[in-house]
Amino acid sequence: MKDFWQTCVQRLEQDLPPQQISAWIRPLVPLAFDETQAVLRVSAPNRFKLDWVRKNFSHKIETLATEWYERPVQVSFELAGAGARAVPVRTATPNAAPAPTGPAVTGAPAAPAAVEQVMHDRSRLNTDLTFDNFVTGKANQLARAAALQVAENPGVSYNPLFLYGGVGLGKTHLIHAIGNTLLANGTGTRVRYVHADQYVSDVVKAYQRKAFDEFKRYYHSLDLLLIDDIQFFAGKNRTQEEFFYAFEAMVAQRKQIIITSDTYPKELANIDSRLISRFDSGLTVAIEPPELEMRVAILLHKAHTEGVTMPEEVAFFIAKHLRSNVRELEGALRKVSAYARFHGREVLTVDVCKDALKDLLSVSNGQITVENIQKTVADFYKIKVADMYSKRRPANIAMPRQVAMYLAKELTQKSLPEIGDLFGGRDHTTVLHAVRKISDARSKQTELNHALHVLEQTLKG
Ligand SMILES: Nc1ncnc2c1ncn2[C@@H]1O[C@H](COP(=O)(O)OP(=O)(O)OP(=O)(O)O)[C@@H](O)[C@H]1O
Repeated sequence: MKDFWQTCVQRLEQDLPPQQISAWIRPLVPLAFDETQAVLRVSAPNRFKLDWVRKNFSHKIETLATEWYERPVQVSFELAGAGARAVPVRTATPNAAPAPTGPAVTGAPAAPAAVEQVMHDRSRLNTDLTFDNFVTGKANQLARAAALQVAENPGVSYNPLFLYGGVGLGKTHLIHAIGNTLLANGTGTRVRYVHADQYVSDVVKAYQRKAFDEFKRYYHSLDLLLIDDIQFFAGKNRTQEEFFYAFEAMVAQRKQIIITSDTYPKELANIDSRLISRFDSGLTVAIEPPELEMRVAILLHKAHTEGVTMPEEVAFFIAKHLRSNVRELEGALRKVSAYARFHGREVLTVDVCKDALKDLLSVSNGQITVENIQKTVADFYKIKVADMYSKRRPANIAMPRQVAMYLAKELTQKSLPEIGDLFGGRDHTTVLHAVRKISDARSKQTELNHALHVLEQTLKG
């Protein structure tokens, strides 16, 4: 048991930064290993640490225990002082002197538990959103790498970090993960997550209470400000002004700011140009919609976490039909597992999914028509729908028309000749040319790529 725990801490030290080891792992005390049940009992010094460790490290510790004892082991965390006497093991340092017996053995003292708890509550962070449970793929690997970099070197690497992308793609998840990582280091960092809407209401409250000084003092004193969905600042001039001051004050003191938005800075409407240029002065990274394999990986990961057995073919079926974002996939998983439970179906099959997701699938399949695409694209580029069929070829019309053809090929089951017909009787080679041209341009031009994402999201509802 002692040997196991020493090895376990050693292995964790290879994976985790030293602050996390001293803040979370060293305070743990192995209590006993129950041979019959294969349960490892470990105590944590307070409720806050217990919850955090259970959420973030139990999987790692269980894997190590399973390896060591050569059978599946479950780790059970309990509050120190509540049960049996501990067999403390202090550290992984090979020649470390044995630790004295007694209650929790802490490493470098982190902030006292009550303070940690308060800091966490004040931060408004959701502890469920971490890097560990953020599935990575081509669509978000840059954003994740930037987020990790900022979490490791706040205030000095990219300031601000500006993350943008369509709805439900993981922007909020990623910024909570950064905040949680910083808080987990236990260095007393003052973190605050705030949705832009909440910030606007804080400004309004400061007005009502004539408390702008207090408002300023609070925001300017943070070490890390995470502000979500900044597009909601549009047209709110006083909010923008206050935010500008907070931004300047924080960046000057090398305090980190992280912003999310549904679009990149220059595309933000009704936001002061001073702010826009500040937003663009650090690092701006997009999160793209996940591709098929990544959607499958996300589904399998979420199913596993929720204890749902999901065969790969079922994950592929759902992922093929639901393409727009991760929130939609989560919703589908919830529906499918509830349906299966309700109907006493233990194994998830494609047929179960078809039944459970009937509504979702018909919407996602049925709604997108070529007419729909033509109208959406025409609105987006502010041209007439009639220009989609006309023979006119000025660039401001030809390009949106090609975009619409590309989307028609991508989002409907229509063949090239059918699409050509619906675009004023054009030849299928014209459609093919448009599809190839836009697909190629999309991979090279960020702005076009973004416009296409917006259009795809709009069309998929
Ligand atoms: N890569 C991922 N791995 C695991 N879960 C993810 C991933 N991306 C998104 N999610 C989950 O999908 C849901 C939606 O993500 P999130 O709220 O972060 O999206 P968002 O980009 O902030 O969207 P919005 O602009 O609507 O606020 C959350 O439950 C989140 O945990």
